[in-house]
Amino acid sequence: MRLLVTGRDGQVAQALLALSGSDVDVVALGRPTLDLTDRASIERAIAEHRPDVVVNAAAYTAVDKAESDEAAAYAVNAEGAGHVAAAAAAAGLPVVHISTDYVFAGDKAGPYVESDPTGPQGAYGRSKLEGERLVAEANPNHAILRTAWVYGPYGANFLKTMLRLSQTRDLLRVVADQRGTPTYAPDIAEGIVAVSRALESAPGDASKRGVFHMVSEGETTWAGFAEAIFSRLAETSGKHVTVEPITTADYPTPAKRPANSRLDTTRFRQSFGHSLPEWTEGVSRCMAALAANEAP
Ligand SMILES: NC(=O)C1=CN([C@@H]2O[C@H](COP(=O)(O)OP(=O)(O)OC[C@H]3O[C@@H](n4cnc5c(N)ncnc54)[C@H](O)[C@@H]3O)[C@@H](O)[C@H]2O)C=CC1
Repeated sequence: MRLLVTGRDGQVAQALLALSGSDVDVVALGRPTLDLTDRASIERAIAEHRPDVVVNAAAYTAVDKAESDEAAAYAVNAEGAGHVAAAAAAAGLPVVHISTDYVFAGDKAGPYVESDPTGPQGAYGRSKLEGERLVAEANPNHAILRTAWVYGPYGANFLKTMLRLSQTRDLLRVVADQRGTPTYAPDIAEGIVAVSRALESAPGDASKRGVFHMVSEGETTWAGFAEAIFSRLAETSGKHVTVEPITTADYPTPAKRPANSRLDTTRFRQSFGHSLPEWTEGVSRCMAALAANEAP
């Protein structure tokens, strides 16, 4: 099976590339070769590489910047996602599209299921929600995977920021009133491969089409995530960092974040017979990979 993946240098795209081998062949392309805002560039890439499934892992992911740059976020996350889905549909191919917990308002008491009403709190979430709509409209043969709190050995993310700050600080103040699930990019990549196989092998199976919540198992807060990182750091390096829990109000950002980002993964697990490991396992594996210098 060959996957054509957009957004080559992203966390998820890099994790997919790392899986490329004998049973899955991953071609990842980024700008300028493949630009989401240029549908012809996507069509050319499909014609050249002849994938079995197209995976849209590219996105405008600067959540705060999107507040003052909504048109750019919309061009990539909404219209661009629609172009990827339409180009795949024109070639008769399924599309796997990655979306986000930020499509929700975050005011539900429990974990969100796929059919819960959306209510994005900011420009990024609005652009991603519109992307979901345009993908579904352009290509009925789609799986939209909403994930959350992505981190991994590649690219910039919360875990790497915490490790960087730990080099100069013994105490860090971290938000403790947003709940969600840190999700390890290599686990997302495995999930995408499982979904891609299912789309390829079960054409027309409606139970494997539509929107799915795909995050690691378990839940925590950003402060809990930081504590897990620092407890492993203490084990391996002896360095101790204290996490001081703060509230969202103590740490103002241009974009409002959902207080509850928890996603119920039942539909994903039942439809694909696949689940992502506990979030704490990903933290250990990521830190081991970084320590072994497996990634930049
Ligand atoms: N990072 C996170 O915490 C979360 C990410 N997601 C979603 O997961 C997916 C993957 O995210 P990450 O790998 O973390 O993102 P990332 O920011 O690491 O990578 C995104 C890639 O898309 C590329 N890109 C941006 N505009 C483009 C365009 N016009 N054409 C082609 N490529 C373009 C960027 O250059 C970058 O390489 C995205 O759909 C994102 O919205 C969902 C929930 C949380």
